[in-house]
Amino acid sequence: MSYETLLTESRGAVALVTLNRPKALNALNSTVMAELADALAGFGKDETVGAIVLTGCEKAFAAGADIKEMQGIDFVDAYLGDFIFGWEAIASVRKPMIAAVSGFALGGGCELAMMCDVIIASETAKFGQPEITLGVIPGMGGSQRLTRAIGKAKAMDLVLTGRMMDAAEAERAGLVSRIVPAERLMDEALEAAAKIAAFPRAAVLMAKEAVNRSFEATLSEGLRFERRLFHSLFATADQKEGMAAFIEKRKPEFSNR
Ligand SMILES: CC(C)(O)CC(=O)SCCNC(=O)CCNC(=O)[C@H](O)C(C)(C)COP(=O)(O)OP(=O)(O)OC[C@H]1O[C@@H](n2cnc3c(N)ncnc32)[C@H](O)[C@@H]1OP(=O)(O)O
Repeated sequence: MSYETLLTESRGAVALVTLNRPKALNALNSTVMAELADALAGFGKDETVGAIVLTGCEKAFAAGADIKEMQGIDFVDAYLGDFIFGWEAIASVRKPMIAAVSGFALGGGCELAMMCDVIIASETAKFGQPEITLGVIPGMGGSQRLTRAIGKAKAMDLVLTGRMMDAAEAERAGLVSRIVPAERLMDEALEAAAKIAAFPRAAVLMAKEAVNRSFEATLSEGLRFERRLFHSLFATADQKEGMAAFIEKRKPEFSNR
């Protein structure tokens, strides 16, 4: 499939999606978001794909929603059209997604990275929710996902001042999973995705579902949910294979069954 604003490719069991509007610092307009949702839905259905890496260009993962596109929208357009509603679809991709972030991840760009499961950042990465400087607030989950990721004190600081945090601060705060030298970013992200994609598919999807459930459920509900998923994996051939391989001191051969 070819897109106007994205590059997509499969590398073994890993799908790589690259935002491709570098001159606009990958500003997220409605075409980008529709194409991204389409590409991710396609990779979601593709049985050969076990994990997805989402990246941008060297200067920007994405500098937020496209301000030039948003500028002319009035309240009635925004409200009746439920502006950006469909963009949340990206967070419902079931396969693990790694955001490989170089440069700016601002506004919707930071929110897009937070819809992914793991954020691997180059030393050059800068994160922020600068919407307040434009007279609005985050609209794609920034006030909610950022607060859950880094806590109220830091989230308030970023959302109210619009300041950026560098990769080191973002890692200390718990937003970023790992920081790597700029030249290692794509290798690290693709290697991590390949590692995940090689594990039994059902266990991987359930692991993601279980961790995400912790954001929604009480501790006792979350623990029960986790235990039920854990129990269900004993019905898979891959659990038998994984445990037999350990005991027989050999590499497992998973079948995703
Ligand atoms: C999703 C919601 C609901 O949460 C809302 C949002 O995301 S609102 C958007 C939040 N993002 C921002 O406010 C960041 C805006 N960009 C910047 O502040 C700067 O571009 C920068 C600090 C990221 C980089 O600055 P600099 O290196 O000086 O590059 P520029 O010359 O400013 O940018 C190059 C080029 O890209 C265009 N650009 C950058 N960001 C956006 C954007 N968000 N929307 C549209 N276009 C953007 C910028 O206009 C330049 O293009 P030209 O004007 O030269 O054609």
